[in-house]
Amino acid sequence: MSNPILTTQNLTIGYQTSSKNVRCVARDISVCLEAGELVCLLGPNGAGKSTLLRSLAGMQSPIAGEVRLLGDDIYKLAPSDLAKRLSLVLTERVDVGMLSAYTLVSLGRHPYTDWWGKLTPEDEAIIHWAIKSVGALHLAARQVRELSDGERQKIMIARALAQSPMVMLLDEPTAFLDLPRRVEIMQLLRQLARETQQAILLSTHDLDLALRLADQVWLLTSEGILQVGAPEDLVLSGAFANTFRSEGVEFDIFSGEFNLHTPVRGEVHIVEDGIASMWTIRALKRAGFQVIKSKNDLSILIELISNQKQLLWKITNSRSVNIYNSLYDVIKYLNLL
Ligand SMILES: Nc1ncnc2c1ncn2[C@@H]1O[C@H](COP(=O)(O)OP(=O)(O)OP(=O)(O)O)[C@@H](O)[C@H]1O
Repeated sequence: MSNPILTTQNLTIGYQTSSKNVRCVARDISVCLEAGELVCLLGPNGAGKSTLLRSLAGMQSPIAGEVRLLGDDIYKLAPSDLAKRLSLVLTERVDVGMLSAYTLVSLGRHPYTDWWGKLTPEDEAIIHWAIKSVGALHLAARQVRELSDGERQKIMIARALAQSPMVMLLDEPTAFLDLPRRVEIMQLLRQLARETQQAILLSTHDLDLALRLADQVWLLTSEGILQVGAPEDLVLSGAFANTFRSEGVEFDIFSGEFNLHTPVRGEVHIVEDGIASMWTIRALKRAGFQVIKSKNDLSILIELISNQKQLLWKITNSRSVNIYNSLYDVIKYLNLL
């Protein structure tokens, strides 16, 4: 059953660049964020992802149209009411001085505390739960300025969680993180969306992770059009390939990966199956060879020979047979043919 939390109607976003001129970034956006869903906002550099997030967070007035949070016009909500319903996590490193991670997370309770910022036992329990939810209890006493990017990102997410919002917006939460940390943060956000029934929208350049984890993708094109659907819908419609098509790079609908256009240097046949063969095929493709999984005596044939000690590649062509013990040497040899 649909449970919309945040909706937009004919939203047009952009900037007033002078008293007469407006720079329109994206137009006519009518979408909704549902409870319990993780939505990834994708698009090329400069498409308008941050502008859209700021507009949805009520930080930037739209050029036209409206944003409603549980039915209320977001731009008319009192700041404290807005803060109880929506939290925004930005990527920029903010200087938080000597704050401990716990104190930073506790600031998320600000909309609920009294004038003095006194925390009740209930506030303390929520702060503890938020830190535990992101797996950061061991970081609670540490100074934020001493944390790594990934650790700090978890604390920023915990702060947003402590706000007990219904919607969480995150601008590139995985920027600057290594691959395992990016996967961890994305999985964490998906799990949080499920468990807390919050709607979570994040912008990212991690196309592969978004394809694997998002319930819905919002794809913002360079022309300012927002296309919405399950990740696979956007792949099948060609929207994904069209949006990210650029010189030298192409989205491969079969593998779901981006491939570099490499001029074809020749054809190679391979007969083995399995993991070593799969990585051999990748190496050959990277080097510009077209790989065919069958035997052909007239062309170059690669066979994998594995024993308990090592893996060998046997290359047979019309003139010679050579054996190598690394893919690096295989490619070097093929490049000379
Ligand atoms: N304050 C501003 N005034 C005028 N134009 C702006 C302003 N901030 C951003 N823009 C322009 O709006 C467009 C969208 O920028 P935005 O930062 O939202 O893109 P983005 O999709 O988040 O990009 P990236 O992936 O590179 O972070 C860009 O053309 C940018 O130059």
